[in-house]
Amino acid sequence: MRIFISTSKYCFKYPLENVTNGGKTTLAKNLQKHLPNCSIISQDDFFKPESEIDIDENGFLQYDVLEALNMEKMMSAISCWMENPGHSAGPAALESAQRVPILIIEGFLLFNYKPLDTIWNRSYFLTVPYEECKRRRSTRVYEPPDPPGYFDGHVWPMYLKHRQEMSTITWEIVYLDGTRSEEDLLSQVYEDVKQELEKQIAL
Ligand SMILES: Nc1ncnc2c1ncn2[C@@H]1O[C@H](COP(=O)(O)OP(=O)(O)OP(=O)(O)O)[C@@H](O)[C@H]1O
Ligand SMILES: NC(=O)c1ccc[n+]([C@@H]2O[C@H](CO)[C@@H](O)[C@H]2O)c1
Repeated sequence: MRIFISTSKYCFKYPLENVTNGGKTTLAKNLQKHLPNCSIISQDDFFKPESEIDIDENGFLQYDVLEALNMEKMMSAISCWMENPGHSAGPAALESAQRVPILIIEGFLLFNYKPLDTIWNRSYFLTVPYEECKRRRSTRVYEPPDPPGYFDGHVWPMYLKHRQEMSTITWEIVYLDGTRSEEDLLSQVYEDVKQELEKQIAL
């Protein structure tokens, strides 16, 4: 997850990322309930249609790679928000930290996409161990649904590859333990965002 707090002076953007089923959508929505002028852009809304997804030699659709996503379209959505951040924030609203527009970008492949590198206030990465991730994934139904062997044959290996690529990142990422309760995760990130907001407002 990445969070971006916005407008020319007060710009707050927060990316939130994790392994699949780490709980980023849940956390982003919980945060939105507590941040009065907060928008969310979800990377999952930018998957290409199935007909454009590559298939590997095992017959697995290659969904867990950047090429499966229309990232240009996602960048346009981010630019659009930045040009007109939040919906109700006029100049007076910016005097109150409560009304500062905030953008959360949540996705499973954000940190190795170069055009997104520079624009964030805070970056978060939710981690969940293999067994728990596999268990949570087995309770979900995607469209198309995961075929047998998909988690071990595609999803997890792609996640490990992505984590490997992240080892070259130089900016700070806050790692969050995705096995903690929803409430614990919310309160940790909410406090962090509040502090960042206060810092920015004081500048
Ligand atoms: N803190 C938590 N503890 C236990 N289960 C959780 C927690 N947060 C989310 N979940 C559960 O894990 C599953 C995935 O949650 P969520 O959709 O938020 O994850 P995601 O990372 O956005 O998944 P996706 O890979 O589909 O993008 C859901 O069934 C959700 O109820
Ligand atoms: N949203 C989709 O079109 C789609 C289709 C098939 C699989 N997925 C999965 O979504 C996860 C990210 O949230 C990835 O692990 C994809 O495998 C999404």
